[in-house]
Amino acid sequence: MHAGFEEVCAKAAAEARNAGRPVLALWREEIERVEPLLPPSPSRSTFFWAGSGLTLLGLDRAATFVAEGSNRFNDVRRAWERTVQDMLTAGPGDRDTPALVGAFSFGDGPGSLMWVPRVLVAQRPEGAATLCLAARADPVHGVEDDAARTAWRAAGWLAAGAVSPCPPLPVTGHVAEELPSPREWKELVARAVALIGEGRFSKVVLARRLRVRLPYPPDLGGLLHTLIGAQPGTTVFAAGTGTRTFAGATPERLVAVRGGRAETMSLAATLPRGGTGGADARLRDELIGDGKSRREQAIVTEALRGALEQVCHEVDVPGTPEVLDLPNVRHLCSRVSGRLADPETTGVLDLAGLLHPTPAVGGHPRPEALGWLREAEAFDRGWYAGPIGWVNARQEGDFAVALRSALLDGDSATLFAGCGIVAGSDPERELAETWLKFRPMLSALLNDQGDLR
Ligand SMILES: C=C(O[C@H]1C=CC=C(C(=O)O)[C@@H]1O)C(=O)O
Repeated sequence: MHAGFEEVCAKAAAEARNAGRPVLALWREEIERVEPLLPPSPSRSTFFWAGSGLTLLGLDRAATFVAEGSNRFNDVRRAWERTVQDMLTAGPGDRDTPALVGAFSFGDGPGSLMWVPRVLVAQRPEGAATLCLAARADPVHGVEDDAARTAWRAAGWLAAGAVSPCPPLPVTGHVAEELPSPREWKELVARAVALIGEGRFSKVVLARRLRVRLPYPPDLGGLLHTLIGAQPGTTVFAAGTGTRTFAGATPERLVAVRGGRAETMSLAATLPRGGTGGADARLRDELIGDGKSRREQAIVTEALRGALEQVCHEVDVPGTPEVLDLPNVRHLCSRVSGRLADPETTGVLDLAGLLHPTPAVGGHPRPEALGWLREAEAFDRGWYAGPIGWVNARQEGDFAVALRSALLDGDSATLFAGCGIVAGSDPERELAETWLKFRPMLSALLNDQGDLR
């Protein structure tokens, strides 16, 4: 691996000098599977994704794309396109594997960050893994990091990642703080319902946080391993740039683009799972037959249809939603897809920019709902409810909506949960729903392997 990677790095350095601009060098090859593929601790700049049949682990950064404002998706898309045009790729591995990873902030403020990891491993449930090594060559200084060192470090990290995470330790003495308080948050829900009654908007998704102090900083690899086991049907993710890491297990896909098709998901309305077969079946019927839940989800479906129709032919929208079962909750879900009218110019980042924020996390109509949220919610969501995912060199990729998540910072974790508020929403029930949505991450952090229902 070293010789091939060093060769492409040397070529990139020469190209960068000639062209007077940076050039990215990428080396790809098949390697043996890494089981389990998890970030080594202590974690450095990390990206992790396990969902839709793909596991990705990215370490360190070879190139970084920072963006903010309402044009942030487009800005990253253009910068990535320019990088791909100049990029030198070598090695026998699959060239369509992900290369760019990261997360966009929910709002227009700073914080959106996509990057090309120095070391990226991609593996599907069957077959070999692909290892991708990347280096950025600068016109003046050449390749920033020694290529051979990166390759050696990759081997070391992979060996560390393959070690099974330590078994969960019992957690005692944690302290939790709800932000805002339950009373204040219920008042906000009541205010949102009143504004819906006045016709200001038809839906708004109001979030809150739970801050937990743990007796020691959680082990990221162990936490992700637990979430993968406990939350089937979700995408488990982590993105971090040092000591602070954002991680979660989300059931919601924002958009995937592959082979000229775009796939998105309308996910909304929540009920808990029942403790017995009979109770569970009754709750299922209640969800699918409940007019308020159906309206709440239909708002999302119609917004997705409208967005896809701008860039797709043949938009498929199922007539009735399905029920998506998760270990402790269930939602209404419609999988909406379409054939891209112009796959050459419309990539996954364009779609993410068009769709985000859907009414599953923002509201409807978007400007009115977001305008009120900015005043009422009074905290920066950061990456919570924003798009997180990956892109390849053909502008294909997959983005999830970063729900059921927490920002981990040393021994503190800030968990996020939001609820779609529509006409008829009851503040007490919405509050209880936020606890259902905190539960998966809370259980993983507190090593509570018990019944999640
Ligand atoms: C905003 C969240 O969930 C969304 C996705 C599914 C169901 C939702 C709901 O029932 O309100 C939310 O729209 C969250 O988990 O923080």
